[in-house]
Amino acid sequence: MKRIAVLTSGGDSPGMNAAVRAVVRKANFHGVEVMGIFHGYEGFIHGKMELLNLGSVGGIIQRGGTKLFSSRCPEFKQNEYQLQGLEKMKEAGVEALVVIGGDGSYRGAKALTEKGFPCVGVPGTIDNDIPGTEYTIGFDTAINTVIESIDKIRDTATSHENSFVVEVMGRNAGDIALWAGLAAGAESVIIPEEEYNLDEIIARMKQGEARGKKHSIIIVAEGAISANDLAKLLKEKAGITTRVSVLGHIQRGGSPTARDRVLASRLGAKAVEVLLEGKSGRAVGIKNHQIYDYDLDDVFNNKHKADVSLYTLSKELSI
Ligand SMILES: Nc1ncnc2c1ncn2[C@@H]1O[C@H](COP(=O)(O)OP(=O)(O)OP(=O)(O)O)[C@@H](O)[C@H]1O
Ligand SMILES: O=P(O)(O)OC[C@H]1O[C@](O)(CO)[C@@H](O)[C@@H]1O
Ligand SMILES: [Mg+2]
Repeated sequence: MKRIAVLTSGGDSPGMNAAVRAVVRKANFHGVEVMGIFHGYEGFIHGKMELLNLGSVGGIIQRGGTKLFSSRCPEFKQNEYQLQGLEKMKEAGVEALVVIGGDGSYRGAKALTEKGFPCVGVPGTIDNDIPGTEYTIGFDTAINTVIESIDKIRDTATSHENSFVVEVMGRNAGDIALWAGLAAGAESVIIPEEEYNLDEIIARMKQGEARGKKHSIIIVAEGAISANDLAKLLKEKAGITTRVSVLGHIQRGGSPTARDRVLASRLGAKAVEVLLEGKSGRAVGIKNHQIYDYDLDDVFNNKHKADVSLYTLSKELSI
């Protein structure tokens, strides 16, 4: 194998740059060239790419976002655009592709693999929702951003004796809400994977109040209910007034934590190894501290599960 390509796709995540750097440097170490494709699958379709070398990925390990830019490119679901992109790769002598992104991006990798073009998926998403890997690149940074924000919210909540509903990202997955909830000591956490009980949330708030607690923080994952809707329900059902804070895209930015940089470096390098071993249609992940590769189909045939024990523990510790 003489030349491969790398792209970042879907929502960006802190550590994507570190993963790109690892792909380029590991490949170069083995004498393989790497083309960086810009704007995810959009760039793949139009052949927007340039040769990356050791120097061009210097100074990015600490930067959030992605040097290669990202996109959501709905056209790429269509056969004709995939074929158009493959033609561009052929013209540029690109023999294989590393896709850094979330579950949607992996579907693009799968489609290309089925057309005989070797692909490996690297989990880059703050959502931590890719089956087969315990952690995705960017998740650790995102939850640290969230707890930093919630700590600040708690300062003002305590001073003014106000309760807050804080909305965090996670369309289908509650990992950000769950981990941040436990780490920031939120009084209640609502995630898409578990049915929530409004009466129980109200009872927990009242229970806190009864022992002199003048504020509560409730974290909701956006995929479960919006913070504004929950605030309305609390008002209507129990007369409880809350302030609402929607953290939004701040969660996707920032310099990656050490954990994300190390994970990205290990996974990016592993993806190159997998391609050099002649494998295709694989994903790389981490399980029990070990980096490994597995069939891309395992991502689609399994559903990401939230760790319900964290949910239970969070309830036990924050009353
Ligand atoms: N079924 C599919 N076939 C081919 N390409 C796809 C498919 N689904 C998604 N893609 C491509 O992957 C891109 C990214 O997917 P998506 O928007 O779901 O984000 P993601 O990779 O899951 O990341 P995140 O959820 O973290 O934002 C899409 O815009 C599209 O270009
Ligand atoms: O605003 P955008 O770019 O569509 O992204 C929002 C979505 O992307 C994610 O952050 C994942 O990257 C989701 O949690 C969120 O719903
Ligand atoms: Mg996704």
